[in-house]
Amino acid sequence: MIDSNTKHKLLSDAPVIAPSMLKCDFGNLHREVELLDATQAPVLHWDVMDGHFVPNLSYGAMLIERVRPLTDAFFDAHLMISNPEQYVDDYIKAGCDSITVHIEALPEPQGLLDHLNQAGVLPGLAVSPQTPLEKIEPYLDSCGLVLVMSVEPGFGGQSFIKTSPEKIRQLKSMISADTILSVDGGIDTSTIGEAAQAGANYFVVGSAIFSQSDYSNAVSELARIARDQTASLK
Ligand SMILES: O=C(CO)[C@@H](O)[C@H](O)COP(=O)(O)O
Repeated sequence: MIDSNTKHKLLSDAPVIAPSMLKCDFGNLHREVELLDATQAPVLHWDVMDGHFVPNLSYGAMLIERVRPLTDAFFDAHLMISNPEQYVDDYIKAGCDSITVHIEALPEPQGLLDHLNQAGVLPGLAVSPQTPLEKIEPYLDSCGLVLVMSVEPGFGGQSFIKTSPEKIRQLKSMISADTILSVDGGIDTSTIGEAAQAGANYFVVGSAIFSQSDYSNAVSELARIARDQTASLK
């Protein structure tokens, strides 16, 4: 079963800013984790890329497992890999709290989502920009988190796709109130507001945090904008 304490703790702090470790300084990984621990972000988002599902390579379960003892942060793994069912146990073993796979990589993910749920890991499904929401609709009740890619997966530093808020809005109307709605790609102080207004409550952010000298300020400012926009909806 999903560890509901973990899930609800994360949700109760919404909106959540999840730093994307793809953009961190890997030469100073320990220090980066310490700096992020000092921010309001309760999460580290791990972008796993295999050079096959996406045209880029990042890191794998071994690195995540080595970082796990350094922090209590929620570990959110985003697997941009082919055949995720072959590797998912490595990420469970590495100590990930949430694992998200792409519907394009695993068109029938029910077995995997059930497996994650039984392992006490929050199950997530991601959709790439060109993929219609109908593809994930049959599985939404089994997801603790759904992730809308607002850039083509594979690289940080891209521009937010302008049609993403409409997709988020549509997805929001399809999920239960306690499902986390994550948006990933091109999120900064100029785009986070429209994503929040559309209904996202979890924001994966790389460049807009790691390009700043003060990560705490960057996270607080992003969270403030998201909170303001969310509050204006009520
Ligand atoms: O998954 C991805 C890219 O595939 C994202 O997590 C980005 O890496 C976020 O980085 P920015 O767009 O915020 O720089």
